[in-house]
Amino acid sequence: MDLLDVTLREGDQMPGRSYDADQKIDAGLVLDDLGLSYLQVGFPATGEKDREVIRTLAPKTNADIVGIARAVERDVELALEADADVVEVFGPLSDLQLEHAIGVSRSEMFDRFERVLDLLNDHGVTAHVTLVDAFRTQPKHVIDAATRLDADMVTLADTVGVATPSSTTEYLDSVNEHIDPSRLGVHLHDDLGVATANACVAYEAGVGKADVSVASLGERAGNPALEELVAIGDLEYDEPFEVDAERLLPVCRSVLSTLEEDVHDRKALLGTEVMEHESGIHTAVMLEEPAVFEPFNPARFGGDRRLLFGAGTGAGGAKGILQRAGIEPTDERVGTLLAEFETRGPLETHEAVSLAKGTFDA
Ligand SMILES: CC(=O)SCCNC(=O)CCNC(=O)[C@H](O)C(C)(C)COP(=O)(O)OP(=O)(O)OC[C@H]1O[C@@H](n2cnc3c(N)ncnc32)[C@H](O)[C@@H]1OP(=O)(O)O
Ligand SMILES: O=C(O)CCC(=O)C(=O)O
Repeated sequence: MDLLDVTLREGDQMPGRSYDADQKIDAGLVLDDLGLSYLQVGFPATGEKDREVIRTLAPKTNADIVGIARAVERDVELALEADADVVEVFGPLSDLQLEHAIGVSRSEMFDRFERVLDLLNDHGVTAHVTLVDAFRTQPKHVIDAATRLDADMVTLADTVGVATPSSTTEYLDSVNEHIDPSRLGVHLHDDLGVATANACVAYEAGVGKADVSVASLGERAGNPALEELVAIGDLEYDEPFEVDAERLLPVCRSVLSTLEEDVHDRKALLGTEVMEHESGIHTAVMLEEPAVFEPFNPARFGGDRRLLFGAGTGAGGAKGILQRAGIEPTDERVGTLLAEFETRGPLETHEAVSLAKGTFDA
């Protein structure tokens, strides 16, 4: 499965955001270090900023630079002028969206797709199609689109984030009987908190591409988190994503800092607290064997484990620290050190060792 990062397009469309061109270019170059297949960095019809970003990044990145366009000739011309490597034309086939978002019949929407795809194919530019609201579209229309439309990749979007792992499985099963899944992509949203899980389901169904974003940046609850999907692939899949997993967290953090975005301290993988441990039962064991209470070695993704010693530390942890300090762990010393931890903690391991040495004059 290829990964397409949408951080710089989806993130930019979040309320109150407007990343400037330099931020998008810098973040795009950093993201490219991960080795992703595609970076979707802008929507050329929205203005010169996104066109400049695409024009600057396309010759410099290993990833293919993707610009999105409505099924409208002018949007596609602007994407061509920006020299995007891939132009991704999006549009709906669901009843609800055809009636209210576009105001045309399904057959007119097909004609619009065909017209702009002809334009792209005449220019020899790689064309992708994204079917907006696909998961609320009858499968027969999606199958029809994937069969009729001359695009390298057809992405099914869960635009409003209503899919769950079981409905995603069911939907993909119903279309996969008729379409080679390696030509399908998924663009998912996290409104129900299961976007990454849905992307895993798509992987298992043989889908060829998933859209992801750093820290889930994107419309409303965002998209499957790049860092989560890459970590899951690295830990679990026989064919992990072709991404430099050891650079994963530093690259994501650098992108967030460039875009001036924050994540919650408890956010999976990226939060500052999620690789910290203070509970006594855990730290006592982890001083000797961290794997007992952690899912993976954080260094595998460029992260750091932090063992903390404070009010939650038990006798086992205090004993372990005394041993590290080269001090005989008598019951009395353990009791004294626990009292010190309670007043001075939380302390990092090296600070706890120094405290033990200072307290017992070692
Ligand atoms: C599902 C998604 O997330 S798609 C990405 C959403 N991103 C954005 O909206 C980015 C910010 N948007 C913008 O800057 C502006 O909305 C623009 C430049 C894209 C378009 O601006 P405008 O042309 O003024 O139109 P507006 O914003 O009202 O969009 C509605 C028009 O787009 C048309 N449209 C919407 N989606 C599509 C589509 N996929 N294919 C063809 N036409 C479409 C509508 O039918 C409507 O056309 P009409 O003006 O002829 O009635
Ligand atoms: O991915 C695209 O090309 C635009 C469509 C989109 O973002 C969505 O349907 O959620």
